[in-house]
Parts: sequence; structure tokens; C-alpha cells
Amino acid sequence: MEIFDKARQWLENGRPFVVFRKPDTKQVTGIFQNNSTSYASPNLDGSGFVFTSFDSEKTWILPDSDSETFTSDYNPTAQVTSSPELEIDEFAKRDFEALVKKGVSHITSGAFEKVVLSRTETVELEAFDALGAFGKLAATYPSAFVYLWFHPETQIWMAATPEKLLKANGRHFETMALAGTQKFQGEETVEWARKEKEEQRFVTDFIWNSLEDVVSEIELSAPYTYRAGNLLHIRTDIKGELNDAADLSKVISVLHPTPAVCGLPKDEARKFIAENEGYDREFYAGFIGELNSKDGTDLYVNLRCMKVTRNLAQLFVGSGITKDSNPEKEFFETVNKSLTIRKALF
Ligand SMILES: C=C(O[C@H]1C=CC=C(C(=O)O)[C@@H]1O)C(=O)O
Repeated sequence: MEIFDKARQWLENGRPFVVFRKPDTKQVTGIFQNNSTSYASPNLDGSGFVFTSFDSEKTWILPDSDSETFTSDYNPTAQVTSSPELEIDEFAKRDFEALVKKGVSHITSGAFEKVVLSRTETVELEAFDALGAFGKLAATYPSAFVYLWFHPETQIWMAATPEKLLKANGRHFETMALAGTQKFQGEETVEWARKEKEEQRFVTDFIWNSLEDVVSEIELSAPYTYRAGNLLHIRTDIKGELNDAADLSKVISVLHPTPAVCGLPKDEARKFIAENEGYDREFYAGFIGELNSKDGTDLYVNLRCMKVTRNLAQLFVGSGITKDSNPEKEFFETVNKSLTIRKALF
């Protein structure tokens, strides 16, 4: 396919590009920057395809004015059939459980109500076929936003993310509150425990409250179970109309990072993450997608993702912590989340 040939060429030449497949569509899009310049859009006021870090310090953009876009029909078939063998890293388990315990004790002492804590897993790669991995993700997760991004400033990132940050066209907007996790075991009608329901309600309430000043209408669905590959989450769909004065970059900055990836209150949780996680999230739990482009804005939260540099893949996974969290259960939740993307490597 022409888009994939072009992507291979851009990878070889070290030029910025992205290839993506939107949820529940049978089309693939490639956006190829026609030079090697690194364009930043710190105020989110450009028009193009953006990639923003968790801390919002970095936004790289493939500007519409300097990029070419191609779209093709796409029906990937290279489904992942086998599950990779998992060896639990006991040191990683111990460290993550200690981090969760610390988070819970801060919640109990009233420092914040929820915090999302994360860790990375590193996989050594013998040979990496980025477009092959993209095809596997796209075939395996039809309802995810699947992308392959390359930029000399960031190297390769890819994901199959279930979470939309914001879609906006004119005044109309859509977003979602997605949180709470259990393993999919063949049945999508499941019971949710109080901990997961509360964890997700924090996200819905936060979105509702933070959009108050910028919307004229807002509508929420009832929370429902949503399948993302081998996992189930609780999801509430939120949509409405932005008010006339709403400024999109402001809407994005009040939403990001939501308590689905950071915590509540936002600043306290963010501070705890920065001081305790012990690594730089970079673009994990940041956002990616089209900004002010001809069909509007369509941004996704960068979850179930990995960064690939030479022969190493770094997988990023997190888990929402509340006062009722069990550290071992939260660790295994991150292990299950890592499988989403790990499967594309084998
Ligand atoms: C932080 C992640 O997932 C978020 C989205 C859905 C469910 C989540 C949870 O149950 O913890 C997280 O809030 C991740 O995948 O790394």
C-alpha cells in the first residue's frame, strides 16, 4: 500500500510522519511532513496533527501547511493469535506495590482523592517491523485509535488507545470518562465493585465540573461497560455545545490530564506523580491527534502505548488508585494493560 511504502521511506529518511486508523473505521490515514523541521505548537493554536507530552511541556506538530495527507481503505487481517509468555518481574512488582501503598496512604491522609500511578516495561527486540506491528494492532483492536508516529525528536511511538480526549467541530464537542478496569473473560455483562465505580465517577465529575465555564449544553450517557481488547472499562459518553467564547486550546488544557491518567485534585496528584513515580512519562498519557484540521479536532489520550528506540520497546502502563486500592491487584492490572501492546511485538 502506498501509505505504508511512504511510511517506510519516511522512517528510513528520519522525517516526521504519522499513520493512524480511527476507531470503528476501515480507513487508514498517513500524514507525511515534507521536510525535516521540528515544528512545535506550545499554545495549541496551529492546524495539523499534534503529539503532546503528559506534562504539556512539549507539543510537536505536523503542520497542515507543510504536510501531505493520504487516506486509503484498510482492512487489516494480521490478528494476534497467541499470547506472549509473561514472566513477572518481582523487583518491578515490589516497587510498584510500594508506590501504590504510598499513594493510598496520601489519599487516606487527605492529600488527594485519586492518583493514577504508572510504570514501564522494557522489551528487547530482535528485529522490529513497525508497520507490521501497526497492522497487528489495527486488526486486533478495531474499536481503538491505533497509530504509528515517528519524529526525530521523539523516535517511534505507537498505541492502541481506547480513550478519546476531545472531538470538536464548530461548537459541537464529544469526550468520554473512561476508568475502572477488569479482565475480559468472555462476558461483557459484568458487575463492577465500588472501587471501580468511584474511580470512574471521579473522572465524569471532573469533566462535568471543568467544562462548566466553556459549554452552553452538556449531555451525559449512563455509565456502561466498554470492551478494550482483553480488558473491560466503565465509560460515560459526554457531548454538547461549546459556548461562543470557548477557546479550543483552553478546553483542551482544562481537560488534560483528566483523572483517568493523573488524579484528583489535578495539581496535587500531578505533584505526587512527578515526585514519586521515578521516571519521566514523556508522551505516555499525553494526547495525540488532529488539531483544527479540515474536519475539526479529534484527539486521543496516549494509552496502551510504547516507545521504540533502536532495539528496545518501552511499554507504559498505569492504574487508577483510590483509598480502596489493593497494591497487588493494581500491579496485575498494569500487567494486563501491557499485554494490549506487548502482543504486537511477537
Ligand atoms: C492509565 C491507564 O488507563 C486508564 C484508562 C482506563 C482505565 C484505567 C484504570 O482502570 O486505572 C486508567 O484510568 C493506562 O492504560 O495506562
